[in-house]
Amino acid sequence: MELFYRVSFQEVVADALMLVEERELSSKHALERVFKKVAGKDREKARGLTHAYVFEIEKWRAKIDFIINSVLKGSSVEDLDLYLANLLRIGTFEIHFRKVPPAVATDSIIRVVKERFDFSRAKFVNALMHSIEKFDVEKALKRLKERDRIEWLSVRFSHPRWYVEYAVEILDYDETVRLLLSNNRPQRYYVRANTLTTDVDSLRDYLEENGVKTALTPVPDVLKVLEYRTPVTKLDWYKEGKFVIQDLASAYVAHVLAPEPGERVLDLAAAPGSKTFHAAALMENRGEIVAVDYSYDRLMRMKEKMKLLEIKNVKLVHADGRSFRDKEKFDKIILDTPCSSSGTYRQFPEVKWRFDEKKIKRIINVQRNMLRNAHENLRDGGEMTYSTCSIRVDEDEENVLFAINRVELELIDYPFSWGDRGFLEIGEKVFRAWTHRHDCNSFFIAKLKK
Ligand SMILES: C[S@@+](CC[C@H](N)C(=O)[O-])C[C@H]1O[C@@H](n2cnc3c(N)ncnc32)[C@H](O)[C@@H]1O
Repeated sequence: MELFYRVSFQEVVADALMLVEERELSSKHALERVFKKVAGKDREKARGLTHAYVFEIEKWRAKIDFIINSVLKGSSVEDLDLYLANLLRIGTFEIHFRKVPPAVATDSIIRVVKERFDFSRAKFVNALMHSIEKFDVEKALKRLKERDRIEWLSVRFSHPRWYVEYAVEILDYDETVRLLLSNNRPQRYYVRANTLTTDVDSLRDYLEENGVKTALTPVPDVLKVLEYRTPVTKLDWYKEGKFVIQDLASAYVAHVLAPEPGERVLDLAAAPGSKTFHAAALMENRGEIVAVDYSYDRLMRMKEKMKLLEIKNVKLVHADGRSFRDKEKFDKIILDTPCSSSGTYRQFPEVKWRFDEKKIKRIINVQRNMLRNAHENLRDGGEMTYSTCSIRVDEDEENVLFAINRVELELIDYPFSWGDRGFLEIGEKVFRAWTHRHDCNSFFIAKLKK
């Protein structure tokens, strides 16, 4: 592929993988950054292919690393220089997943190693690539399955071990396999009509006319995309803000909260804004939403999107949701906390590798402090939703129990119109969606009252 002088496709992919890992960017944002520097006649083709590589390498990283670690014998890919490790991941992915001829795959990365490192490192990588090529993955997986079933599931379906252990404990073994399989399937898209400028029936007709087949969903303003000729993001109505892409379960939150025109609403972790925008639409742009987030960049992106969606009743505030206070209390609060994102693996495979137990404990602490602060901001009789895109009981039901027992919030027995119920003694009163059961992100919602 012809990109600009001296940049090979493998280097572009490796640069994007570095941004995903070191800066914790999503594949999409990493690509935006990397492609700012890329020119050449094959740029657009390279961009699509790079996205596919980064997405698939992140999705299959445990299996790819299993192959590399097996040939490294004793040491681990984690001990290598990160750039070198990512080049090896690209080479392994090409040979074992894309069936690129091994000589071609090896040659492409050796060239980069020679240029970026030195001759001895190139020799080392060359030898490793030969062993990777010869490695019998199926045989090794069979042996692993006999030795350690959880580890086998983790490698075979490329998920963190802690996630597999967790899922087996709260679901069961067979259902965990279904969940892992469905996390690895292609993302399902949902579109939400921006009811400030259109309605769901007109949107459905428009999409149909433009070759997009949709189905109705249990969420009234949301359509499930079944088939399309051109990606929906290329359509005029998307560019004009008449609809947004929003996951089904995420779009249920605003309906559960049901903010009314004229009310004062607080969103304590608002960016990139899906739920704030949805609440603004349900409020018909009347009343006020104060949208707080810790990330300035994400708030700025929200600002842009608000213009497009013709949203006029949102005030953006750069602040910490654990301590933010306003002059007046709020009628309603959306608390969609930062979490382990363990319900979003199908959409963002890179998040699989970002959390461990220690980091999750820290985030639970943030969630609890935000719950405390939400209580302080809510007026007596006010209502709020607590939601996460996590499958974990400690981030979900246990935090709701914390809110009941330690923050003096009351759990409302809300008549959820779809989804499953949850775990523990409050299980019947909370909402859960699962990727393998509901074809959307795994998600949790509870409705609380002061
Ligand atoms: C799950 S996302 C929110 C998604 C958003 N509600 C939506 O629907 O588009 C969590 C957000 O919490 C923000 N965040 C993390 N820690 C925070 C804190 N201490 N205070 C406020 N926001 C925080 C992150 O920047 C991130 O934008």
